[in-house]
Amino acid sequence: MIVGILGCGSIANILINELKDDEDIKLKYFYDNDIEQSKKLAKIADGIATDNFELMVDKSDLIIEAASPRAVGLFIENTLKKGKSVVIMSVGYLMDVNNRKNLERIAKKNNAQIYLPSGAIVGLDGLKAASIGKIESVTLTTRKSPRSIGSNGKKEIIFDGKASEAVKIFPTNINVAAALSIASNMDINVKIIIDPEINRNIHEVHVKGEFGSFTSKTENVPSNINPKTSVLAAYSAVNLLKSLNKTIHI
Ligand SMILES: NC(=O)C1=CN([C@@H]2O[C@H](COP(=O)(O)OP(=O)(O)OC[C@H]3O[C@@H](n4cnc5c(N)ncnc54)[C@H](OP(=O)(O)O)[C@@H]3O)[C@@H](O)[C@H]2O)C=CC1
Ligand SMILES: O=C([O-])CC(=O)C(=O)O
Repeated sequence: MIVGILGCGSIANILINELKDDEDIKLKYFYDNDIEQSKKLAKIADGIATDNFELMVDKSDLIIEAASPRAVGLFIENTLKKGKSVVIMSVGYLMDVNNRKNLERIAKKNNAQIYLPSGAIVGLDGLKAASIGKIESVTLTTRKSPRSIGSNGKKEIIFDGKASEAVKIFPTNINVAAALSIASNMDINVKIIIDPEINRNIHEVHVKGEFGSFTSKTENVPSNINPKTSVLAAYSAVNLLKSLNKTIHI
């Protein structure tokens, strides 16, 4: 499978590292705002940097978006129109029902798939299963260090509200809230706390419903390139790519 990457930052770096010896998945094309970034990663991956996104789509079997919600809006519709499947990391873009329905319609029409990796969170599998029954509440509490959130603050709650609002205010920090919302078909409750005493990106999820209840807590090591992003998010994309070729799906 020939893969093109949109966005050559921390997630792309980890993907290259984890997939460099993979026999089935070849990360070949690299596109970014900054061609120097694309060239840097293309060199490491023995791939091709391009400033022509359309060309990258034409030459690839699948595109991974690892850039920003804005990039999803700019590039993914045309990718799907060409019948190419996509992996979207910036899930926050899909929090808007119109955006989600539009991409879903285009994907269906062109026989393409939209894959959303589990990202920096655990428990999405359980939440999806639980959602077969009635869900009463889903709450996410995210704690990040000032460095990860991009502020120099003291310990404080900087957001308390719905996921749909959180993704607008923190578009590259709380995609996990969108993933939980899409999985449960609810606009979930989100609290974001800056905590100078931690060096992990911590996501705690509480779910209550007909099935009972569960709590999951993910204490993520941040990427050393972009501390907002957790290493697990990139690993989840690697796992998703590898699963496409598997016969037993777990
Ligand atoms: N689903 C999940 O659980 C998670 C999702 N994410 C999301 O994944 C995405 C990638 O994360 P990460 O790799 O850490 O981000 P980085 O900022 O490290 O890298 C993103 C790269 O993409 C480039 N880029 C952004 N917008 C565009 C655009 N419109 N066109 C071309 N290039 C663009 C950036 O350039 P520039 O710097 O110039 O903007 C940057 O070089 C982010 O949106 C992030 O929020 C992250 C963690 C968890
Ligand atoms: O990586 C993380 O811990 C979470 C994150 O940035 C996001 O959901 O956008």
